[in-house]
Amino acid sequence: MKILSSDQMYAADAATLKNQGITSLELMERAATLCFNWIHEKLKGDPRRILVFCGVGNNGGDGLAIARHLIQHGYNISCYVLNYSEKRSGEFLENYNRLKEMGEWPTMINSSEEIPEIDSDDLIVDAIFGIGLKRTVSGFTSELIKKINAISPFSLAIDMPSGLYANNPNCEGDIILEATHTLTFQGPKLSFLLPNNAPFISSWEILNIALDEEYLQSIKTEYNVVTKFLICSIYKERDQFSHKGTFGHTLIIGGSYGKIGAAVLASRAALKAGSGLVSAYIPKCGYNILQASIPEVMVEVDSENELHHFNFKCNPTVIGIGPGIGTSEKTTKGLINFLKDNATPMVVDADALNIIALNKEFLNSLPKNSVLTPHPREFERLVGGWKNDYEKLEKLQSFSKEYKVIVVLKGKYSVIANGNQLYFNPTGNTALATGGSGDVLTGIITGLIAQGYDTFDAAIFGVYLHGLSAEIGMENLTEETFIASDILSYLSNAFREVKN
Ligand SMILES: NC(=O)C1=CN([C@@H]2O[C@H](COP(=O)(O)OP(=O)(O)OC[C@H]3O[C@@H](n4cnc5c(N)ncnc54)[C@H](OP(=O)(O)O)[C@@H]3O)[C@@H](O)[C@H]2O)[C@@H](O)CC1
Ligand SMILES: Nc1ncnc2c1ncn2[C@@H]1O[C@H](COP(=O)(O)OP(=O)(O)O)[C@@H](O)[C@H]1O
Ligand SMILES: [K+]
Repeated sequence: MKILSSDQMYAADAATLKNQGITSLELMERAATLCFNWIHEKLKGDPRRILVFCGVGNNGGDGLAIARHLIQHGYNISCYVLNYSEKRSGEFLENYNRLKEMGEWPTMINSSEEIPEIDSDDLIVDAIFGIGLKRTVSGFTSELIKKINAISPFSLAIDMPSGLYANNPNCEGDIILEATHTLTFQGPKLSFLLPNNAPFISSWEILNIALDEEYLQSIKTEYNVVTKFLICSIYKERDQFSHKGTFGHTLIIGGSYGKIGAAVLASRAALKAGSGLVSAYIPKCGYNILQASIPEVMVEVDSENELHHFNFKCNPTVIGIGPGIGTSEKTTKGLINFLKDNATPMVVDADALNIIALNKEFLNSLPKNSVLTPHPREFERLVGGWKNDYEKLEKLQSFSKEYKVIVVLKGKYSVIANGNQLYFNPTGNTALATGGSGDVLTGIITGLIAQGYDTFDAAIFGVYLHGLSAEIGMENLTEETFIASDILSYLSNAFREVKN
């Protein structure tokens, strides 16, 4: 699914009016009716007080139309217009007149003194600003937002939490509604997916206002959300005559004394993701541990307690490298020497990334289309810091382009980058915030590449399956009790969801 900027949304709105032969007012009515239906379904006639706050643009127009439906269905509502500007959009005025004709005059707010009392049991509908916000919110409008944030009633944002920009960084200190839930039209805005905005956009859902499909298809964007539809198109059915050789040979290079578990988790994950064969190359001290915990994996060993020589004998299709290796001098030297000669595609994680970050010249030695899976701290070590989440995305794009690698920047919405193309993954939950879950991801992506998935597809598919397993796991476990090896207990269910 494409993530559209405000300008692209306006263009898609315009194309929809033309191609569907409808007016802007009708499109607004479509949007507002979906919002009303959502509220009505949840409240089912609940007599609680609903305060609808409207701006004077089209987001305000939505608010007025929602207020009209709520009044018609007997809800206990008070409707306010924030009179921050003389300007009014045409659709705002039309909806204002419709309310007036019903004998319902919205209350104008012209100053901070006119902001009404708000109770924590009220439902707030925020229709002040949507995608048209261009500058910092100030004056009594920002006072109102501050007041709502302080009292913290249930606030339902229409299209966007007011004060948040759709696709640009906000300024330090901007006042933004900390919305309880957001109903957004057509698709998520880029700002919803960025960690700095977490306080404002804790949960959101899409209302499909049926914009012109053909026009949407034609829009070019660098920003996308991974969907089940995309994943189903990536998934490859297995040929019935295939054998273990068909599905490749994964080599996991990982572990050090005290961190052999990282290699165990990654190796098991590669197997469970469907790699035909899996070998592990680990320090000698991990030999018995690995053989005893996963008999299906073949093991080759390096020196006693840490990796040093990197002189394995097997001939893998793909290598997953880094989980648990540490950053000792010997391992650093060994890894650097190994990188100089290695041409086998790799998935590079954890301390392998940290070692490369201190020896950046070796980034150029990575085989093309290798996958790097940093969490934000590891990414920071590779590229230096960033001013804000938008700059972080730019750095992600240029890094991926410069070194011709796929980068998975892990987080709540992990971002998979292939040059300028960014895919945000929607699956997963805080159950994954547990030691070892990154090692499992490395194993899954490596195992998918081994069996023939294109590297970018494998990264997208692997991240999606990893998150989906954690979601399915919540049917039996909780976010607290779920641990990294549980991801693999639910991986079959995740695959099954994709195959169905
Ligand atoms: N057919 C459609 O297009 C559909 C649109 N839909 C809805 O329209 C929304 C977009 O509407 P929009 O473009 O009117 O922008 P909106 O978010 O209401 O804000 C603009 C107003 O705010 C003003 N303003 C801006 N910044 C300001 C500030 N800091 N302080 C004070 N004022 C400020 C700005 O004034 P100006 O900058 O022009 O001076 C203008 O008056 C969209 O999110 C969705 O909800 C849906 O109904 C689906 C169909
Ligand atoms: N709140 C969250 N929501 C979704 N996914 C998460 C969340 N927290 C962590 N994850 C995922 O869990 C994994 C953690 O990886 P990483 O930080 O490398 O862990 P470790 O080093 O312990 O193995 C990543 O794939 C990340 O996207
Ligand atoms: K809003």
